[in-house]
Amino acid sequence: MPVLGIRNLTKRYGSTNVVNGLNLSVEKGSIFGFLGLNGAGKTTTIRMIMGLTRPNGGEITVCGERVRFGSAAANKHIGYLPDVPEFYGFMTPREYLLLCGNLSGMDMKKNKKRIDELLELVGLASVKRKIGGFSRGMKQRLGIAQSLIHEPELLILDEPTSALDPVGRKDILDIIASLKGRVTVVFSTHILADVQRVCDTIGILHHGHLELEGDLPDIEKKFAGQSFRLKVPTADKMNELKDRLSLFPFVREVRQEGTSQLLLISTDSGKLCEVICPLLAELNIPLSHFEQMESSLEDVFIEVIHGA
Ligand SMILES: Nc1ncnc2c1ncn2[C@@H]1O[C@H](COP(=O)(O)OP(=O)(O)OP(=O)(O)O)[C@@H](O)[C@H]1O
Repeated sequence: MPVLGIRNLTKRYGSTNVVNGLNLSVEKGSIFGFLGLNGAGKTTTIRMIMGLTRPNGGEITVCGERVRFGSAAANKHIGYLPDVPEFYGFMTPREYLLLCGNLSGMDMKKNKKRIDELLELVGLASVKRKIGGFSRGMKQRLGIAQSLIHEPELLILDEPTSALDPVGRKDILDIIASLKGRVTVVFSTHILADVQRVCDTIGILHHGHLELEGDLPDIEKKFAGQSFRLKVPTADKMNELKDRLSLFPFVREVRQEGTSQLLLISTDSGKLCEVICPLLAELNIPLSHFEQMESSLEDVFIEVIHGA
């Protein structure tokens, strides 16, 4: 049984389908990167998982329990850090977490022990200052501690690194990586490097449905070796070269980079390598550079979004 199961989920605002027949399954123990451009529907999906937004159709289960709009019943399984978390600025982190623990009905002794562990986990154990003076990164770290207080099985982080500087981002990513095996994580973001650092499975959301889903290493392998960089010495015959390349059925995309360089995405690298030299000779274009590229998550993402 997946920790998070989503079937045929739909959400409309006016006549726009913001989430459009979304199916998703997140298995226990994984760190799932929920990727998508701004406006792809990530936050809307997360709010429906939390029972905060009413879907127009479909079904969500968390640890086998059906999520119902307006009901907090399934939320006992979930720790949630929203994209812009709010805290009481006049409290210290320990006071704040004590309050949260009390509100969630934990007994005092267990609560204090848990808070010590969580403050240690997020690197705030020695911080006595009030939250009002915290940096964004410190607030996000406190938010992670808060969302873990009731020992949830699923931790949902909505863009936890987007507004942070490189040091703050690294701190958050280190914390997420340290949670591997302890809690299942859904981590929404559009920062691909962050996903590559900590996630083992990903889903790419585009126009409200998943264009690609699977284990990150498998996806990288599947897309590997499909992109090529071609450089020629002058831009003179660039348009003709692009037109001719686009005619090959195994050339999926021809993208110009600067004046005399192309990025080619091919479905058959062998065939592309066979035709490239004869084509350049026919067009009387000298070759400066032709290279098969390692496929990065960025290439995969752009190809999936462009091909959608
Ligand atoms: N309450 C609302 N009323 C109308 N439209 C909405 C509402 N909430 C979200 N939308 C629209 O739904 C679309 C998806 O928004 P959502 O915030 O879910 O995307 P996202 O993937 O989280 O993007 P971002 O990375 O920018 O937060 C956007 O076009 C947004 O304008």
